[in-house]
Amino acid sequence: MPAEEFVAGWISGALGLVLGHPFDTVKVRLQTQTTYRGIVDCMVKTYRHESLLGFFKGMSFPIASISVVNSVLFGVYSNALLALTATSHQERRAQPPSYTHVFIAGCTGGFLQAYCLAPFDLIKVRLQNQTEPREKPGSPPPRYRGPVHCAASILQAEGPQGLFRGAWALTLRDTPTLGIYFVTYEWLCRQLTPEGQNPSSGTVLVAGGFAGIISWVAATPLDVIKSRMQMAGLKQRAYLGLLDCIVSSARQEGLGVFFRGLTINSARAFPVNAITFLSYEYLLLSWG
Ligand SMILES: C[N+](C)(C)CCCC[C@H](N)C(=O)O
Repeated sequence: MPAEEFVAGWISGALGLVLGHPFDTVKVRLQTQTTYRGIVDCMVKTYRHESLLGFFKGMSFPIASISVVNSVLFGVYSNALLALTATSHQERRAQPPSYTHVFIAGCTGGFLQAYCLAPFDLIKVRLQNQTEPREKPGSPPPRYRGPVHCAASILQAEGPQGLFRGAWALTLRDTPTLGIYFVTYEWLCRQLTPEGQNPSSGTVLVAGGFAGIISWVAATPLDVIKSRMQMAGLKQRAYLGLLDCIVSSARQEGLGVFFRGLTINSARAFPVNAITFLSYEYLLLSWG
């Protein structure tokens, strides 16, 4: 099983993550808290209370963990395509796989990465939602002191299944939408590249960026539900399950709730995925 794809996925995932983290913090806060009037309001309040550092809360942890998960996505995707079409990464430009194969390989990668992602994503979301300012003498300390403390507290209070809160919503979110992600990327690359040539850097950036946006548009309704289920158990709301979370969110806040964070998600998705695909393709090319 070729392993370079895993390593390239890891590095490119880390680069994308750093670029996208400030957007991600605003998104998580908008989706799970009701104190903000919109993106700008959330950015201003975060900056006032927590300074620029507020946007980077909980970033070291995703870099160490979620970038590894990205390696599962790209590694499984590429190896699934190899199994389906018997072409390696290098041969695929000359013998392009069918979109059905790309979709199936993307869904397989998405499904497998979702389970690896679940506990890390849960911890990320819980840390991002701590809005207390940086330590001031006399103010109460935040509930979680950091990722390890957060994981230990969840384990202690809710047991190992607590770490997989929202995992179902995450799997449903990621399986089809990562199929869409790779199909969009491939389709755009092929549209913008003359026959028989490799896509240019500009093409890879644009195709990666739009793959990110389109897959996030499709993923946003389940992303909202996923984040809410991850926060439940901590405070006010407890849901009976996925369906209960969908129904009660829609009843209380209207159908618009399913598109919370869509704008910020799309704004984040373009640069993150442009850089992810560019560095992934570049690394694989330079390793031959
Ligand atoms: C499929 N879905 C849209 C949910 C996720 C796509 C993930 C792609 C990239 N790691 C990112 O963070 O944007």
